[in-house]
Amino acid sequence: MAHQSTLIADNIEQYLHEHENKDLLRFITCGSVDDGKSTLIGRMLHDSKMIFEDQLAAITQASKTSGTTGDTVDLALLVDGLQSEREQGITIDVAYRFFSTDKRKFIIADTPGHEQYTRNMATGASTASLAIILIDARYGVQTQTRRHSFIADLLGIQHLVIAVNKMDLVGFSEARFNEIVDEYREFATNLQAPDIRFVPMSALNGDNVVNRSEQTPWYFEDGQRYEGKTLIELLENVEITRDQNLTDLRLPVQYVNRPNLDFRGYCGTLSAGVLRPGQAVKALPSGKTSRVARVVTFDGDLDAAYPGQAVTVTLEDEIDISRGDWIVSADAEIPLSNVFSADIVWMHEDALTPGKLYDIKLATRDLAGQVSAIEYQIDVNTLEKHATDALSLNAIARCEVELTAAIPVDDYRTSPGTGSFIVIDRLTNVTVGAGMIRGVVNAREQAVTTDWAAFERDLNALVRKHFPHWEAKDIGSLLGR
Ligand SMILES: Nc1nc2c(ncn2[C@@H]2O[C@H](COP(=O)(O)OP(=O)(O)OP(=O)(O)O)[C@@H](O)[C@H]2O)c(=O)[nH]1
Repeated sequence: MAHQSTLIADNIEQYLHEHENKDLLRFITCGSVDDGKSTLIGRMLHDSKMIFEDQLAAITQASKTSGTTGDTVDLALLVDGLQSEREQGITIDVAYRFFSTDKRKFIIADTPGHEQYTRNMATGASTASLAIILIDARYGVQTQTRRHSFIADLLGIQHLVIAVNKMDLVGFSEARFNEIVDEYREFATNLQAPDIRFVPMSALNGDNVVNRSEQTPWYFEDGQRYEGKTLIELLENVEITRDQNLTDLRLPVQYVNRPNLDFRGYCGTLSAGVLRPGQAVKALPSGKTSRVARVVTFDGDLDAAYPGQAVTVTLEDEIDISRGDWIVSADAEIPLSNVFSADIVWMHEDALTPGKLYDIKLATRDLAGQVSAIEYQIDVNTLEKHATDALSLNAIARCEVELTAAIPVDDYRTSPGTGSFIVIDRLTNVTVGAGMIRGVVNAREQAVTTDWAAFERDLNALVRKHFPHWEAKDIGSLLGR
């Protein structure tokens, strides 16, 4: 690979070490057909020298037969890998691609821009910290621009980079760029994303992608209106560590590890907050409190664990905690409810029907539930709200979700890991939707009543307490099955 680092040849150990310790930015690219998304990704890979020599030779050859760029190498061919896509000329799936610079590692979720691929975009956006929204300088802010921005915002992406592409076709005009920036800023008053940047570029010629362009001196000289950074500089410098919620401890328990009578550990991936030995915690939904004794990992005990880390926690007291429960700070005030409101992206051809029972997977908890009401559907193009009875594929709607048991309810914007869920069809086991919780609705009487006898409840509680590794479900959450 023609990577720029001379360390690869001189000191591979050192190179790998440096590489391992770079931080990682996950981002998504959004653009309409022909805005230049594939060309841009190809350009980033090419100019950051992450292309294998033989790949470059192959696309140079292919550019002559199936490219759209005349004599220059068509970098879009590098990413438009799928045969069917090349035939149709459009991007159809979510492809994840990797590249790195001296400062950072990057994973790009390359998603198709068409409306019928809204679910793909939502999937790609769900793990991204930043979205590049491509705009063709000739056309300015389009319906698709608004749709992509809205979906990125819905998924809680905090950093948006508006890449005004094809500046070569408008003579690198400062006035045209400003016009698009103003237009976008006006629209963005509807968005929650706190950090929005703009960059004028030409993916085809490489202006302001990795290398600074001489064609846009006004962008670099201004200093007031624009930061004057190339796209890669923006990606390298965007501050993402502060995006993490380090305040509200959330450890959804994945598994209770009880190898012998002397050890009872709760395993899970920390979804928010910082976990330390000695910390006062409580289990939810039971509300029972204790203190953290140890934070155990494969590599030894930790003094502190951070979001994304997989840990096993032991507590000073023996309290009943099972898979699906959360360990949170003892003074956290998290509402418990079986009803909440959420934005749902529907991902299946069979429409979502209110009243139908689905399996809901929320953090590590599986339970049954239904959409009890659709408050409104959002037209992803106009952002207007309208009433509907059912949600078809790719629809996005604010819904009221009713579960068969009360659970702690988190807001997606504060804690994405515990404030989101997926909807699973109970017969086919296929994921049919994804939801972001927006708020709690007061608990409601269960529509379905149970016929569990008292001794069955006692037995269930006993089994869950003494044999947590059997992972018996709480029968309270199985109502209606
Ligand atoms: N003049 C000019 N043409 C560009 C630029 N960027 C891309 N193009 C051209 O625009 C056309 C579309 O580019 P692609 O990269 O295939 O567009 P895309 O957005 O990936 O399109 P899909 O894969 O269909 O979604 C191609 O002919 C590119 O060569 C640019 O900065 N300037």
